[in-house]
Amino acid sequence: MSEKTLNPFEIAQQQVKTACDKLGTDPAVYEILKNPKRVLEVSIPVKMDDGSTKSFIGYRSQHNDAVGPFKGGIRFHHDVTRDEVKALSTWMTFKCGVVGIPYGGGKGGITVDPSELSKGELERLSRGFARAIAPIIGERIDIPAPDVNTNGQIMAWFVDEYEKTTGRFEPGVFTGKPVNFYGSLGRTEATGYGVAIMARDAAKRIGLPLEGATVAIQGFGNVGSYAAKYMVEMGSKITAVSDSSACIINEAGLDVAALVEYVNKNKKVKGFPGAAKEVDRNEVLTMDVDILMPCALENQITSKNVNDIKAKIVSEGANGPTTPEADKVLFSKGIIVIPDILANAGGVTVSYFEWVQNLMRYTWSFDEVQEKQEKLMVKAFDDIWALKEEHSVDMRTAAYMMSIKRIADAMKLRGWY
Ligand SMILES: NC(=O)C1=CN([C@@H]2O[C@H](COP(=O)(O)OP(=O)(O)OC[C@H]3O[C@@H](n4cnc5c(N)ncnc54)[C@H](O)[C@@H]3O)[C@@H](O)[C@H]2O)C=CC1
Ligand SMILES: O=C(O)CCC(=O)C(=O)O
Repeated sequence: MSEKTLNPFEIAQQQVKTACDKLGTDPAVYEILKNPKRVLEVSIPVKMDDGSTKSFIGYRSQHNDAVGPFKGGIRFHHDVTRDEVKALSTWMTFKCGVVGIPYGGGKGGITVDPSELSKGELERLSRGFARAIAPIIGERIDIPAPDVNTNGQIMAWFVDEYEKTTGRFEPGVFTGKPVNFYGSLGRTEATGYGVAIMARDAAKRIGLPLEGATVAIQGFGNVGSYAAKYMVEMGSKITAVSDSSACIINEAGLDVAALVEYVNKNKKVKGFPGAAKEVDRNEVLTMDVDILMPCALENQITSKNVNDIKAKIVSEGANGPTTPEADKVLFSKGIIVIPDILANAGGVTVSYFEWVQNLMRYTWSFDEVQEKQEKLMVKAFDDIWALKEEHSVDMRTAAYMMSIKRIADAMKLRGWY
């Protein structure tokens, strides 16, 4: 595949194939894993505020459920395509395998720019999507969650509409819900927290002190903002942050708490008074920093900019931010890439804890949740690091190798091959 096409689904298939080949798995394993088990495409008609009706296209891709119910977020974004959703669902299967939680992979999305909708239109669209996918989801079948441009309020609308449609009380059918509506403490923070602690553990391995280490973060939404907060707590300096509006820089370290407040109010980092300089948003990736955290979208580190990457560690908050070609260059330069399926697995890990609490009709404290998350992720990091050393591969290949083995074992026991 030429990098020019940058089709995320082809990239996901290539990553799975590389690890299957390295492991020498039965060819049936790749045959099963190369495509999602089911992809549902829906058209959602929405009554707009001006009285007109507009239809939106949405998807739910269910990649594999050998280990447990399908699990993964729902994205509202104007660039959502069928292939993007298929790729994201594939990555979810292997992410759940990496941390060893009892789920398979799923993902959903609607092709829409939600910033162009009123709150009422957004609610009607969300409810329409929940009704459209209700026949194929369920607390023990497929459990969606938030992703780009979706949040706890949207999860609450989804649950309400799903329950009305099915007539069942099933709050565990979606995770990432508000804490006062069957959500879990620690879920909002979970993905960014995981991205930070994985960077911490990689820094330890290469002897990089976190105190005073410099960090650049692409994307300042749920994942990027919490990754920034926890890196500051660990003593590092966030010298550059970008979002779709701009990249802001302050060599002395940005005041993250003030930036969060500014973004909550202004919806963008552009114009933040605590910045010393503002540059094009793409420059964030090539900043002279110790740690880079891509926390926005796919295909950001490519053959075009990879030679300009200066960070020693890349902790992937986003799904699919690095292309396979760029991966090879980073590996040859000795840059440690903590792959998405490990670095951002904190979100689905705490979604799993939320689901367990929902099924138990019980709640855990914030500290209990974070301790459990850290324990699972640190173990996965250590296991993957050991595998990478043993096979002289990059961390992504090692992570896929570990995960594919778990999924292949379950498929074998089920008699799927
Ligand atoms: N929210 C979660 O729990 C999880 C999210 N992820 C992944 O993390 C990434 C970010 O997700 P969230 O933070 O939830 O989304 P979000 O919607 O809260 O934030 C996305 C951020 O990326 C920025 N952005 C978009 N295009 C950009 C560009 N071209 N350059 C720079 N910034 C850009 C947006 O302005 C925004 O700041 C996605 O890849 C998502 O799939 C992965 C695991 C879990
Ligand atoms: O919390 C979840 O279930 C899934 C989060 C997600 O979509 C992801 O990890 O990419």
